Amino acid sequence: MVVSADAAAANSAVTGGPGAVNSSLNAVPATRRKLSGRYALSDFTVERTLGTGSFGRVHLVRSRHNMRFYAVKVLRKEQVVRMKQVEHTNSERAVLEVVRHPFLVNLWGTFSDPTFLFMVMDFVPGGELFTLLRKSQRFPHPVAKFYAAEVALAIDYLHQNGFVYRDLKPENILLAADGHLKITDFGFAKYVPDVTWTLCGTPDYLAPEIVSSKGYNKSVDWWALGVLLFEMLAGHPPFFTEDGNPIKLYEKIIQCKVRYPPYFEPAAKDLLKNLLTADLSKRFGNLHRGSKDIFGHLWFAEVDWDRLYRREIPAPYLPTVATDGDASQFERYPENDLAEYNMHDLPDMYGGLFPDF
Ligand SMILES: Nc1ncnc2c1ncn2[C@@H]1O[C@H](COP(=O)(O)OP(=O)(O)OP(=O)(O)O)[C@@H](O)[C@H]1O
Repeated sequence: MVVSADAAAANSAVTGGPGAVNSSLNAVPATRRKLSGRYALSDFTVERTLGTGSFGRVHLVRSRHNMRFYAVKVLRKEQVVRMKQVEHTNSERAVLEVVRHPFLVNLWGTFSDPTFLFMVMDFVPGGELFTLLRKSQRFPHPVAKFYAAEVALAIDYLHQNGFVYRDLKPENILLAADGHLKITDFGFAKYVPDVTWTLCGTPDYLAPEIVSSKGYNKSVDWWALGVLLFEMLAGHPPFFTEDGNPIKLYEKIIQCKVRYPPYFEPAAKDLLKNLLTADLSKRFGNLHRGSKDIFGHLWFAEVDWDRLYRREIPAPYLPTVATDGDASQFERYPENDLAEYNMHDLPDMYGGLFPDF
């Protein structure tokens, strides 16, 4: 099923009550919590691959103890080191250890063997928002509003706790069985109390200040929210090149000229203009009112943020999930040889680099 205008109309999306965000709900502080347990791969049966990324793959697994399903992200230490991602990987674990939010994936624990790092997370069965968006071509305004609003709450929560996310894109947004969002992949998330300089993220979603190698802060996530919202409404990102040439793409991002399709609602366009601005002294989320400029924007006027946070607003689309471990919403990937895991006789060349796993 794809999201159609009918589905959107049948569900009045995020409407509910007066649109003031109750910041106390979203302000639950992230505290270091003891991850539920030390695990080993022998605690699970590995079912299949759910996704692959630059540094490893994510498996659907089933606990031999409680029979529940989880997603285990596996990273090859040598590859992480070679691609200079040691700090990012440790940061991913550190951020996931402390955050808890209805729209962020939950980390249960981590472990390692001499060759690999493992992260045990909730299995989010509804597939990637990316897949739904490509099948739907584009989302009707109420549907895009629902997803953008849930993402905005999650991003605001991370920022309130001093974290910047830095990799917002539809591939990293998964749908839970009830259709609500879960953001995954904290590979670039980091504690940034002030300014950082690292060039990371995904080309289409990079803010101008990252592209031009300036120091940047949390405002890059609000820019990326603008890119995401535009892509949901238009079916393509605001900045792209036909030939995929990144240099041309970065020029377009810096010039920041956006062509808004005529069917964009005026209020949506206004919000987007305030997010997709290279001028940091004008970008919403980065002004003295902070995220209130976004939550209080006219386009979100009908959003009942408290009910949204509590997942009480029915989602516009329910993924087809037949049973608990149903992974049919995920593409198939060639499976790897599981015998390479748990080779405890091998030397651990990089163990000291990942002390918390
Ligand atoms: N908790 C989860 N439940 C279900 N599927 C998941 C989960 N986490 C990740 N996936 C799937 O695995 C894919 C890869 O995961 P992830 O993005 O964390 O890996 P990565 O190596 O950091 O990828 P990238 O190269 O895109 O940064 C995701 O796009 C998603 O399809």
